[in-house]
Amino acid sequence: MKKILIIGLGLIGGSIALGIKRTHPEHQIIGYDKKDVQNLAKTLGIIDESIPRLEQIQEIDVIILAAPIDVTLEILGQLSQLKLKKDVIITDTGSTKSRVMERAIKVFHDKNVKFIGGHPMAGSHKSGILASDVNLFENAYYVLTEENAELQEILSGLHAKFIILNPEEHDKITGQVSHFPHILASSLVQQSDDYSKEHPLVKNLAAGGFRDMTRIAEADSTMWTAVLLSNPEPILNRIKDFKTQLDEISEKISLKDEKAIKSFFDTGKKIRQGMEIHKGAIPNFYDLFISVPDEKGVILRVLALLQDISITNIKINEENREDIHGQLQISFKTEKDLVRAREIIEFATDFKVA
Ligand SMILES: NC(=O)C1=CN([C@@H]2O[C@H](COP(=O)(O)OP(=O)(O)OC[C@H]3O[C@@H](n4cnc5c(N)ncnc54)[C@H](O)[C@@H]3O)[C@@H](O)[C@H]2O)C=CC1
Ligand SMILES: O=C(O)C(=O)Cc1ccc(O)cc1
Repeated sequence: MKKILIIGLGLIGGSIALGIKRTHPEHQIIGYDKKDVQNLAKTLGIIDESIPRLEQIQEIDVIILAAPIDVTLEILGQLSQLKLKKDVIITDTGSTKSRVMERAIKVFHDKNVKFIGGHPMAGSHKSGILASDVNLFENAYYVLTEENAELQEILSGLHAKFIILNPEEHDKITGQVSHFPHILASSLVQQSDDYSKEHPLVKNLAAGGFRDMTRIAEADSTMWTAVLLSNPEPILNRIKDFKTQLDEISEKISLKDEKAIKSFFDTGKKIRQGMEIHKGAIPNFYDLFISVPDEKGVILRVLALLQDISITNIKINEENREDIHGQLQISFKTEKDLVRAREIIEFATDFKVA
């Protein structure tokens, strides 16, 4: 039995706790967060115990930091002042790694601490303990700054794929494919909002493409502020590069260069189709969108048709125009389930699916 302390019991801390317990029910999970969050986590059975303050942790074998990056940086300093168990393993989950590693090396250099930077490459725009999910990291990459058999075994119940990366490379990559997209998503909704003042129908006509591009604009602002402030160089570099990309496509449009515009879209399509996200490496987003008529019992009918398939989430996307069908968004764990569900709905109904 190991004693594992999780600091920050939100989406990531809660999901990691559930994942550890799945394979290692013998480990004791101790949580530290605000009092009400700790109480909720305990009531939900996500943690076994909590501690009122960050002290008397000399019995703890593994400490997992799952708080926003700025808080993580501060807590590393606090931990270094405390009496810790000899050879304690400390890891974090922050979305950026260079600043965290610099701080950890600085504060623990003369201590018997094994610090391993970590970043599970899955999550959601949702936050907080209530959003935790034992399957959140299923098949997702989990970046570690170095191999550590003990830590990887403790986290084996997350069913993630560990990958070793140095902090600088990690921050450049995630700057491109995670941090920068969050900036784009938020910019896009704000640009649309400004434009809707002149053109009020903008918000009504936003369709699936807009929704897919902007889901992450709903992510937590505290967390993302800390992410951007801890990875400024790579992100500013990506913004600069993107401005050039926009200038290039602007030029093609101005020149009415049909061939170049078509090639622009063909290239993007081909690249995306070759990416792992397209092959189903990223969990949680096997979504089927079904246009259903506004009729009594229609949702139950769809669910009855899909009763043999494991559904992870159901959302009813309300439409505000009476003449249009509502959209049922059903999420599946695997691409196979999604394909089967689509076949069943298409065979048994005349509802449009996408
Ligand atoms: N949200 C996501 O999709 C992902 C987030 N991450 C990283 O994981 C970390 C946690 O993110 P989430 O779980 O999404 O955030 P969250 O907002 O769901 O949870 C953070 C928790 O930390 C707690 N907290 C804040 N200050 C604290 C303090 N001084 N002491 C103890 N607890 C404190 C908050 O009360 C909250 O419960 C962040 O560093 C983030 O960059 C990593 C992968 C995915
Ligand atoms: O919501 C999404 O799709 C995400 O992109 C989740 C996410 C957020 C932050 C990370 O550091 C890693 C993954």
